[in-house]
Formats: sequence, C-alpha cells, structure tokens
Amino acid sequence: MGGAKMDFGPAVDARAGAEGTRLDLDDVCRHFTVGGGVVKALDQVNLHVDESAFVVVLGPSGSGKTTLLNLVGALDAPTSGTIRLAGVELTTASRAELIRIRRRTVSFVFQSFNLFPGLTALENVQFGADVAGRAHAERVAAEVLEQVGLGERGRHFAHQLSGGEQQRVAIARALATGNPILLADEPTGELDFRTGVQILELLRAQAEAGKTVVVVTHNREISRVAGRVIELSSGHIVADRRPEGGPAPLADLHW
Ligand SMILES: Nc1ncnc2c1ncn2[C@@H]1O[C@H](COP(=O)(O)OP(=O)(O)OP(=O)(O)O)[C@@H](O)[C@H]1O
Repeated sequence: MGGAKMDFGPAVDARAGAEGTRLDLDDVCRHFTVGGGVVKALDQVNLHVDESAFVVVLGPSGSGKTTLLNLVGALDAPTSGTIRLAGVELTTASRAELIRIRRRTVSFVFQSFNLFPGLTALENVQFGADVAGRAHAERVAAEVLEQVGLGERGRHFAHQLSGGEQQRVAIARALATGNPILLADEPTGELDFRTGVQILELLRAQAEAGKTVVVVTHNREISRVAGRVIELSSGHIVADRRPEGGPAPLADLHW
C-alpha cells in the first residue's frame, strides 16, 4: 500500500462486550414467493460464530450469500427461524432495537464501494462515526483514514481515488463506527489481484484485532485466507470448516 505503515488497532471500542461479536442463526429460512412459485434463497440454515473471527461464506451465484448477509445485518427478516446478533434476537427486536443494531453493532462493506460522491474521503469516513453516535467523530475519522494508509487522501472525492483506495475508504467508514461485526459482500470483486489482496489484509487484520469479519465471495481462493469457511449451495450450508494448518498466508494467493 504505497509502503505506508499501517497500524490497525485497537479496532474494537469498549462497546463490544463478551457477546459483542456473536452471531447465532437457528433453523433460518428465507423464502421468496415469485409468480406463484417459491424460491428458497436460504433453507434451514444453522450457523454459530462465537469468537472474533475471519469467516468467509463461499458459494456460487444464487447460492444465498447476499441473502444471508442481509439477514445477519438486520436489513431483512427471515421467513422462519431465529437470528441473534451480539446477543440480541433480531426476529423479536423492536424497531428501536433494530435501528440501534444497525448503527452500533454491524457495519457493511460492498463490492461497489458505495461512497457518497459529494463527500470527501474524510467526510465519508466521518459519516460512519456520526451514524454510530461516536464522540469526536472528525478525529476518529482522521485516525481511521490514517490506519488504512490514506491519511494523505482525506480531501479527495471518490472519483479522484483508485478503486482500491475507494474500497479502503469504505472500510474506514465501516471501522469508524467502532462496531464489532463487519460484513463484506464481494469486497474484492471489482479490484485487481494485488489490490484485492491488500483489502483482504486489511479485513483480516480487523478480525485479528477482535472483530467478527464475515466476507461473502464466489472466489474459492479468497476462502484460503479465512479462519473458517462456510460453504453455501442452493440455500444450504454444505460445509463448515477451518482450513487445515490454519489460514494461508496472503502471499500464497493467486486468482
Ligand atoms: N427479493 C427476491 N425475490 C425473489 N428471489 C430472490 C430475491 N432475492 C434473492 N432471490 C433469489 O434467492 C436466491 C439467492 O440469491 P442471493 O442474491 O442471496 O445469491 P448470491 O449467492 O448472493 O448470488 P450472487 O453471487 O449472484 O450475488 C437466488 O435464486 C435469487 O434469485
């Protein structure tokens, strides 16, 4: 990353208690009724993540990855089953509790970065801190931007940044919330290999610093660097494994 020294921690603020990074899905189904038929985007999914971890959800197109991420991020509700996030049951949570979860517990990073085009990099990052209600949001934003190696780019707008830089700003915006759970939907999908590896390095460092990081991808190579790999096929978890010998070094990746 341009030789910039990156200091990633502390990544989790004091709000992340013992339950802070827990995910629990029990018998979760998400079915869609379309034109008289039913699409079982997720069917009887059970998943428990009880430690801060770098989890990759791997599956082909249409296997249910985005559906799963939307449910875990409290952006969608299951047709049946229960989901607990940081100890809070989403399926019975009040609207106020759901808003709080979205602001203070979980953060998203998307394939297409989704930066606000009219805001500078620093303002985009500050938005994350503001939404989470953090004190000294501007100072937090400046620190986090520095952590992702973009301290010099704070006044730049999205169109003045490379794709990899935009994704680092998007990750900084998610980190500026201080939220303990980070969800990333194909975060390297629009990036070249070298830049993609830098983004994975950044995300893995967050897990090492105490967050739960869930990355969804169709790219099997990416799953090699995870501490845990959940494989989805046609809405079912068909494998849940920890790579033998631990996660592969990022230098071993090729795609
Ligand atoms: N709102 C919806 N209405 C109807 N069907 C849906 C809806 N959302 C998703 N689906 C269907 O559910 C299945 C899973 O979709 P999902 O987007 O979760 O897959 P995915 O693994 O993320 O795919 P991709 O890698 O292509 O993004 C697909 O068959 C999709 O067509």
